[in-house]
Amino acid sequence: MELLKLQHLKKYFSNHKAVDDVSFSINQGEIFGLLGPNGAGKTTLIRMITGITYPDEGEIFLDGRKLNPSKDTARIGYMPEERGLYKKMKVGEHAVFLARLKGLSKADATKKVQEWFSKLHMESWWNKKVQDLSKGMSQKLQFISTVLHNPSLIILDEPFSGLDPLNANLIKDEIYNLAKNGSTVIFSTHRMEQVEEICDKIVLINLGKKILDGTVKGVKQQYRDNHFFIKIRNQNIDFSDAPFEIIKHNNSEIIIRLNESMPGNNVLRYLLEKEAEIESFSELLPSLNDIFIKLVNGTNAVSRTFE
Ligand SMILES: Nc1ncnc2c1ncn2[C@@H]1O[C@H](COP(=O)(O)OP(=O)(O)OP(=O)(O)O)[C@@H](O)[C@H]1O
Repeated sequence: MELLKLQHLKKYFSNHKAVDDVSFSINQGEIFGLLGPNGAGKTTLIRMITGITYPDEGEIFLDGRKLNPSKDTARIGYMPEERGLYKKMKVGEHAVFLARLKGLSKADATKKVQEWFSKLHMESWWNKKVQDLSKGMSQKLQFISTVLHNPSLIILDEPFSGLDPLNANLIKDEIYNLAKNGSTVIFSTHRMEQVEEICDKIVLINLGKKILDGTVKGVKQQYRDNHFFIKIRNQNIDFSDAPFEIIKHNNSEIIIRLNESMPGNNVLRYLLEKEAEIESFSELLPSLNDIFIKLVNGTNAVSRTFE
């Protein structure tokens, strides 16, 4: 079921097209990656989806109805990259305060905050001051405040920045749980390996335009470039007459590229004739990072920060 649909969205800043005719839709329960280099237009898109700004042209639909920012913001949880917290407040009190802004009663807000503090191992921080939180801990507090009112749509901008691997995993598991329980998650990041791991679908924005969308698997298949990985047990084989290109050869591990017309079976036949003891033979699909660099490079994108 489609939860969010963007139709021909445009946003201009004077004569600069920050978002230039972008359309895509996201289904309920999906974890969706909104990707693009710095200045691509991601934040501008998110700000329109969350009702912070209005599109100059185009429409946004939430659950099949036109987005109504004053009503729908309660159904959306947004964790922006730049976050403001009241430093002098106590951590628990602050979380309850933010939950009450989302319309929860004091009793409900307190109960929910307690539940989430327990899930993210933050109980001992309840009475400490916000100013004493580390970057990672304030990130966890922001995450809790974003998801605590059970929004249908959760938008997370670089949610793992500042988190150590253990805390990043804690948050990752909660993102999976939220999606499993029906929330839709839009995830904006430059960290491609996280996108490959977490997202079902992606959209790549560059210079305000959508240049790619699809499932992570589908996109990787679409950009497959006939690279294969081979592992053999015996190491002293001469490959000088190989009918394929050797990209990298490191003892028992070899990366090759086949030309379009050559079936993988021919490689196996060649290896067997050479009496190679094959341990592994598998296709190497390009990483999202490779794909995005290929698509974005040379397009005058403001700067490149894919990692
Ligand atoms: N309020 C504004 N006034 C003028 N120009 C703006 C404004 N907000 C954004 N822009 C411009 O619109 C373009 C898209 O910016 P946006 O912040 O949406 O990019 P982004 O993809 O979120 O980048 P980043 O990954 O660096 O956060 C940029 O060229 C930016 O300079």
